Amino acid sequence: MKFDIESLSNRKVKDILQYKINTKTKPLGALGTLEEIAMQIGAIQNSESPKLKNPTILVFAGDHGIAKKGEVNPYPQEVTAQMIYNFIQGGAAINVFCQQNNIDLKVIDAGVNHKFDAIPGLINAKIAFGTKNYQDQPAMTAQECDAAIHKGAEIVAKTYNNGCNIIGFGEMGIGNTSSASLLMSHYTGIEISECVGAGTGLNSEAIKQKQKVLTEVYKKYKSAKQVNTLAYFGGFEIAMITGAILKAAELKMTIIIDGFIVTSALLAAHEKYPEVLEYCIFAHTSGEQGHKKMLDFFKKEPLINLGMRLGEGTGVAVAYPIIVSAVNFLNNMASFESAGVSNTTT
Ligand SMILES: Cc1cc2ncn([C@H]3O[C@H](COP(=O)(O)O)[C@@H](O)[C@H]3O)c2cc1C
Ligand SMILES: O=C(O)c1cccnc1
Repeated sequence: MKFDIESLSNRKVKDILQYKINTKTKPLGALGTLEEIAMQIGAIQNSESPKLKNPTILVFAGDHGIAKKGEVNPYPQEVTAQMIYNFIQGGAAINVFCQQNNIDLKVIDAGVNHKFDAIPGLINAKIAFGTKNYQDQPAMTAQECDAAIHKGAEIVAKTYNNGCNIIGFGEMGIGNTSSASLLMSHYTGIEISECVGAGTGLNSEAIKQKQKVLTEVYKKYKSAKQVNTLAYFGGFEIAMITGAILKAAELKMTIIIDGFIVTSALLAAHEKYPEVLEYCIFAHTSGEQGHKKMLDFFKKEPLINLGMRLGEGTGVAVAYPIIVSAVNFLNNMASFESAGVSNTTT
């Protein structure tokens, strides 16, 4: 699937935005990162008065073949489906933070290993009942991977058509920190052992076991020829987020990036379309050890660092009010001229 992502680097509106930011009633640069965010969103929307419309978080869920064995994940695979019901009932962390900040939340079955009845609030985009175990074979076929990318793009296009122009992504999938670590190693070139962390809470011994298992997987992957990396490591939720991110950039939406797993989907998106980064705001630094290194790879500094390591899009939901502040100062603050405040320094 092809995407048409425009670089924002030559947008003329940036000069107007810079002037507007600089003439607000504050010392030059005094709103720090908020000024950068205001500039970025103004450039994305090609507007000196950008608006945030229908903020939405899409949570994609999928299961992972490897997770059935429990060698790399402390929680059992069933938790993925159980958490879907929790999302639908409004009881998960992401529900609480979205409700608090008036963010619309949608949950998508990208490939959970459970048969759901038609449930209001759950979008059925199931590719399969979980991926295959990449210890034995690629997690998915190239066709399944393409289908997932398409689906992610399609769901974002629908969200856009419903009036949304700022979007974040979350995920749920027991075992998906392992896929994210493998993708990270491939796209950043960092040794696989350095990309592996505690996930949902492995102790140091169990982390060593996870490193050993994933090092073997990575070796096998390296010896295979002409493989589709995203298809090889999975999962369905990650591939869907990759398509979702690319479509959002194509539609000139502001994209808020969550933690370790969503950033691994961005790594895959970025490899083919580096301009995608211009549309991304990084919400937070996850406590998952590899995340900081992913962010360093992109040379990006997120908005907050609260030691959160949950996923679901919770970093996005918690950081969102900061983005609202950035747009509000740009639109609502007085200028030196309008307020009659002197802008001369001695
Ligand atoms: C109750 C519960 C809720 C979660 N919400 C997100 N995750 C997070 O943990 C999982 C990845 O970690 P690992 O690779 O170690 O399995 C993903 O589902 C992720 O979204 C959760 C995990 C659990 C147990
Ligand atoms: O940073 C994340 O997204 C994350 C970290 C650990 C477990 N689940 C998600």
